[in-house]
Parts: sequence; C-alpha cells; structure tokens
Amino acid sequence: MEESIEWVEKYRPKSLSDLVGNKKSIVDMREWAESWLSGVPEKRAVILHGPAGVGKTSAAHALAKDFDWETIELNASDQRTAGAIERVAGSAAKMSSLTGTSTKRLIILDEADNMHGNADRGGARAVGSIIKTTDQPIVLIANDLYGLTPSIRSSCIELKFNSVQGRSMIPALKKICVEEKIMCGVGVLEKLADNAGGDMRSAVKDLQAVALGRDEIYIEDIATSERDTKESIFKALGKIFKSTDPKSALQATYGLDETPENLIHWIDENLPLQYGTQEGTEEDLITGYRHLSKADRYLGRVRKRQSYRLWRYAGVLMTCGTVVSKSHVSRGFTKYQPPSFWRKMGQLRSKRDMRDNIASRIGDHCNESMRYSRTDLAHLYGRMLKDDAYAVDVAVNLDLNVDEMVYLTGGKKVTKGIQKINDLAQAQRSTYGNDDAPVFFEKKAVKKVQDKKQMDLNQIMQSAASNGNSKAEETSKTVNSAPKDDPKPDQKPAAKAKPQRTLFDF
Ligand SMILES: Nc1ncnc2c1ncn2[C@@H]1O[C@H](COP(=O)(O)OP(=O)(O)OP(=O)(O)O)[C@@H](O)[C@H]1O
Repeated sequence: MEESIEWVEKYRPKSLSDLVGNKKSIVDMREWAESWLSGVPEKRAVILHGPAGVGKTSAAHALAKDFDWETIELNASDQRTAGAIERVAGSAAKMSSLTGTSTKRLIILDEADNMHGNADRGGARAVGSIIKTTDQPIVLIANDLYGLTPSIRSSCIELKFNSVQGRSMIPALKKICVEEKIMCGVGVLEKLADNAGGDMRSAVKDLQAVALGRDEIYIEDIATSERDTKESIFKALGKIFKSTDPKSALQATYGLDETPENLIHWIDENLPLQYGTQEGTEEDLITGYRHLSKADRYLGRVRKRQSYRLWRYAGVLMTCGTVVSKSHVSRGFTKYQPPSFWRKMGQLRSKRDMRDNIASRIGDHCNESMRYSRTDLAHLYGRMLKDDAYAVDVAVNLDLNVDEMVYLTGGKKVTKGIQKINDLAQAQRSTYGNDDAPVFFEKKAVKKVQDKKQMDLNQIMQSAASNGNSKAEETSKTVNSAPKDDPKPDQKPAAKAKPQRTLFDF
C-alpha cells in the first residue's frame, strides 16, 4: 500500500527550509510574509513564476505552514469565473479566519497565467480588483509571467523560481532514499538529477519509478527506466528534424503528452527553422510542408467524422513525412520554438473578450445593443477617455481598469496619463462606493450651469433660434468664450476662465 503513495506528495516540502534551490526568492517571499505581521503591506500579493516542478506550489503551502496561516487554493480545475473568484477569494480576502482568531488566510491561485477563455471569463479582472483591496495575503502561481495582465503584475511582487540545479537536488534525493531504506550505487543520484533537466518533480518521480520493488539501485537500472520516461516535445522534435529513421521519430512521439492536433503546430512552427536555413534546401521545405498538409487533411477528417483512428495516419504523415523530406542531416544546435499560433490565438481571444466586455458595459450605460456599442460607440468613449474633462467619469462609470483604458484609447502600453486617470477613478470609487457612483456627466452639467460658463442643449437651441440660422455649435462656442451678460463686476475677467468643453465639441 505504501508503494502506491506518490513520493512527490509524500516528500513535498513542509517548510520553506525544506525547499532546495531558489534561495533568494524564498528569502524575499518570507520577508513579504513577515511584512503582513505588522499590517497590510503595499504589495498585497506575490507572483511565483517559473518552469514546472521547481517548487512554486510547495513554497506557497510551506510558507503558510511556517507562518501558521490557513490556506485557500483555487486551481485551474475550479470554475474561475469572476463570480466564483469573488465568492471564494473575495470573501476570504475580507473575512476573519475560520477559527475566529486573527490568523491570516493565504489565498493561493494556481495557474494564474491560464485565466482566459470562457471558463475564466472576467476572472483576471476579478483577481486584479481583489489584489488591490484584500486584507489577506495572496500568492499567484504561473509558469508564464507574460500570461498575466500588466495591471495584475504591477500590483504584485514578482519572484522568479528557476530550474533547480542538479547538484542541489542530490541531497534531497538522498534524504528520500534514506527514509525509504534504499541503497544507491555510485552515480545513481547524479544521473537522476542530470536527467531531470532542472525539474525536481521529475527527479523524485524517476527515483520512485526506478526504486519500485527494489531496495538497491544501480546506474544500469536508470538506463532501462530512462527509456520509459516521457520524451519531452523538444527531444521528439530533435528526432523528427535531425534523424533519418522515420520509425524512431514516430516512436519518440508516442511518449508525448501532445495530440496530433498539437504536434502539427510544433512541426509547422519549427520546420522553417530547421529546413529553411542555409543548411536545408528549398526543396526540403516544400516537401516537408506537402506532407504536413496531407496530415492536416486527415486531422480535418478526424474532426468531421469524430473518427480518432485516423489520427495514426496524420501522425505518420507529419513525423515520418518530415523525416524523409530532408536531403541531408543538420548537426548544429537548433532552438525550437513553441507554436506562435497558440500565442496569437490566446492574445486574440483575450482581446476579443475584453472588447466584448467593454461593449457590454457601454451598452448598459447607453441602453444600446452590445453590437452597436462595439461598432459605433466604443470609439467615442475612447475619445472622451483622451479628454481630461471626461476621462475620470468615463473610467468610473464604465468601471475600467488600466488595460481596458489602454485598449479603448488605442494605445499599446500603460502610460503615466492612464495611470493618473486610474488613480483618480479609484479615489472617486472609494468616495462614492461602487453602487453609488455619480451619474455620468450629471455633476459636471450641474456645475457648468451654476457657473454660467456653459449652456445646456435648450439654451443653445434657444440662442440658435434667436440668432437666425446660425449653427448651434458656433453659438455654444461664442457663449462659452464671451460671457458678456455676466452681471458681477467683481468676478475675474471671462477671458481668463478656461472654457469648458461640451459633448458638441467633438
Ligand atoms: N525546490 C524543491 N525542493 C524540494 N522538492 C521539490 C522542489 N521543487 C519540487 N519539488 C518536488 O516536486 C513536487 C512538485 O513541486 P511543485 O508542485 O511545488 O512544483 P511547481 O513549481 O508548483 O510545478 P507546477 O508549475 O507544475 O505546478 C513537490 O511535491 C516536491 O516533491
């Protein structure tokens, strides 16, 4: 029974001091946690980011244990819609602890870089606002830091977890062997650490696999179990692009955790890198893509007929076809890239989600359809956002965050101006509260009438009527700039007063 327990769980670090590697990030993380002991720190959340299996999740839980904090974890398998996050993390972030003591509650959000798409719609936004208001510490865990929105990143401390060095893994692996009463031959642990490529989880898993049913392990045992370990996609790509043996390339893909639907994107991305350089010929590239297009046809049939048996033909065409397309073998190192198509799709999807999200809020605000808001109104709001007179009102009424303001104004990154609007909007929200925000333009319109510096629509129309056929727009400007009928002599000269703009100035 004992054998069935996963060693990665059994030997998960219980304290920050049990973690190997990444000393600097662990010290910084502990310092951040200590800053919570004397109140709410400026940065209420940290992002632990880095490759898989290096101890990010373990560090978050170990921190909670070291500080005797409760934990609440939301991982990607949970439905991370805005509502769910606010329900779970939002209330956790505000409530006192379960036990009623003043113990903190550490909110752990795993795979935080994976919050776009339908399931997580609005999730990133909810996380952004919880981070700003929480009075409980939050740890976000991500493989790809750039999968998080700039506004989330700017409100967190970023702590990078690097791959664990082989020599740092060895003492931890040795400790496990002692606990499990396993005798290791010379070089066994070094080889396991080396094979893991910086991934401590893999090292522990490989050790368990090789030690299964034995109490002694030797270097030869690793060579056999190594064959059983999963091929990484990069090793498989190396076999496809650099070997001349179609069978071994095909076998390398069997151990992958990728479907042919994904594998074809990997090959498509890297084919020009390998065959399109000066080492390959144009002919190699053309033949390679010819085989890929045939493979793609089979994938289309799989989708259409839901006949997954056809995957094998697609797999053979894309791997063996690529192998046989090369006219000579390139020996140099090639840095393979993940499919840029996925990144673009992810960016497009999150942009589309943001666009629709904003359009629906504009629609609510104007009582218009989402479609009309998206096509005809969004750009007007964008223009108002660029105007100091309206920017804060727009941001408050549409409840915009900095990323949405960047999108609406057509910018590329968060500028100082947008940051300022955001700060003023935040201040206004905290004054009025979320449900009690001032009605759009109402405050300004009333103020303007009181100041007699601006005419409302009726006045403009009346004035236009009395002046014959002159344009209402011109009238508005004339009246704004020359308050001749101002009766108060002690008032400052009208010329010095900055004329306020109306909607008609656009
Ligand atoms: N730095 C480390 N020190 C000791 N053990 C580690 C370390 N990193 C990983 N492990 C082992 O690997 C297992 C998985 O680690 P963990 O889940 O913390 O990795 P992760 O970085 O969060 O990975 P992922 O990004 O895939 O979630 C742990 O239970 C532990 O057994």
